[in-house]
Amino acid sequence: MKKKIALITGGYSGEAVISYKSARTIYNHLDKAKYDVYTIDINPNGWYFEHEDGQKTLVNRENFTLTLGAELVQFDAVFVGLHGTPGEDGKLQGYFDMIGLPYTSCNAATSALTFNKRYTVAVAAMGGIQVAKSVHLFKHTPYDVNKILGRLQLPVFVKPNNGGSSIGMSKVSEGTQLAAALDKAFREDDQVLVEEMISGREFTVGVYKAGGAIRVLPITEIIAHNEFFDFEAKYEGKSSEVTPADIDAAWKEALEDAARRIYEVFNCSGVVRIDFIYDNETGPHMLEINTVPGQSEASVIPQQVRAAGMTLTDFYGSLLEECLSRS
Ligand SMILES: Nc1ncnc2c1ncn2[C@@H]1O[C@H](COP(=O)(O)OP(=O)(O)OP(=O)(O)O)[C@@H](O)[C@H]1O
Ligand SMILES: C[C@@H](N)C(=O)O
Ligand SMILES: [Mg+2]
Ligand SMILES: [Mg+2]
Repeated sequence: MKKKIALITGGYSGEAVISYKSARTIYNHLDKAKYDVYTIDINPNGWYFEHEDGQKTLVNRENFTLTLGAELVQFDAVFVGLHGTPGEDGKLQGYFDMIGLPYTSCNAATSALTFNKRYTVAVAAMGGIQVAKSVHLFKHTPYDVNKILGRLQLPVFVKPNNGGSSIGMSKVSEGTQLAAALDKAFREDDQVLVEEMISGREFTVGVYKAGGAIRVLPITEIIAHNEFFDFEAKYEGKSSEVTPADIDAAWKEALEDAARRIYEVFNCSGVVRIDFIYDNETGPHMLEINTVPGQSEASVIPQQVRAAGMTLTDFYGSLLEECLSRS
């Protein structure tokens, strides 16, 4: 009997546009001989399944079922293809736990923790992982730009503390640019992280669990053509991504060990992608963990899966089987 899968997409943040692209890739590659896949769009206007003719059916939020004519569709599992809130920050994970529906991503606590960049670096540092020095700001707590500049060395990165796809981010090299960068980040989130720049080569590492074992995908080096890996570099071709990265065995081992350790420390599930800067002298520094990493045609995880010699169909199938086996 085919399993019924809800592929959730959309979301309530600026990353919704990327979620739709990720869900398209996931949908195209899920094995339809094994799974009946229903794409469910979760956005501020409603949660619904869209029929081929454009008609929409709202999800019953009591138990995440769909009534399609005489049929009641009850899902066996949820494939999370929704970046940002509420699919990557633990909100929907908590809801699915309440109604007993398994899902492919990290659990509610891990998702909530890792979606907060500042709390992520704090916990990672406790686990022995190197991270950048940073200052955490809250919208309604007054801050002094000069004090921030006194505590951190330029250049700094200014980011919405809960966000992704580099939306609302700036690299600040001159103190006079900081106030505008903070305003920009506060337009996306009510918390902002100001982080010292780590100098070095950038790498990103996909890690997943299959058959109960933690596995690391081939590492990707990110070479941004812009000043950093911003939205344009990510999705509009302004970067080169080299998979597997051209690095020696010692760097590969250091990155793989850090990535595996982070996966364990945060008790992750499913596939996550961990971003690093490798400082020539001091080794890998973790920037952040993405618990719902992009799956668009331009995204890194699909490149890493192919470089590992797997098909996306087998890979997405293994994520689903792993989550079904936990339920
Ligand atoms: N402390 C730092 N030092 C050096 N580069 C940084 C730093 N923080 C961020 N960057 C640059 O900015 C990019 C985006 O930062 P980060 O990964 O934290 O944001 P994001 O919006 O969550 O991205 P994603 O699309 O991966 O979710 C990084 O890929 C890197 O190029
Ligand atoms: C989708 C984006 N936050 C990523 O990590 O790929
Ligand atoms: Mg991110
Ligand atoms: Mg990132």
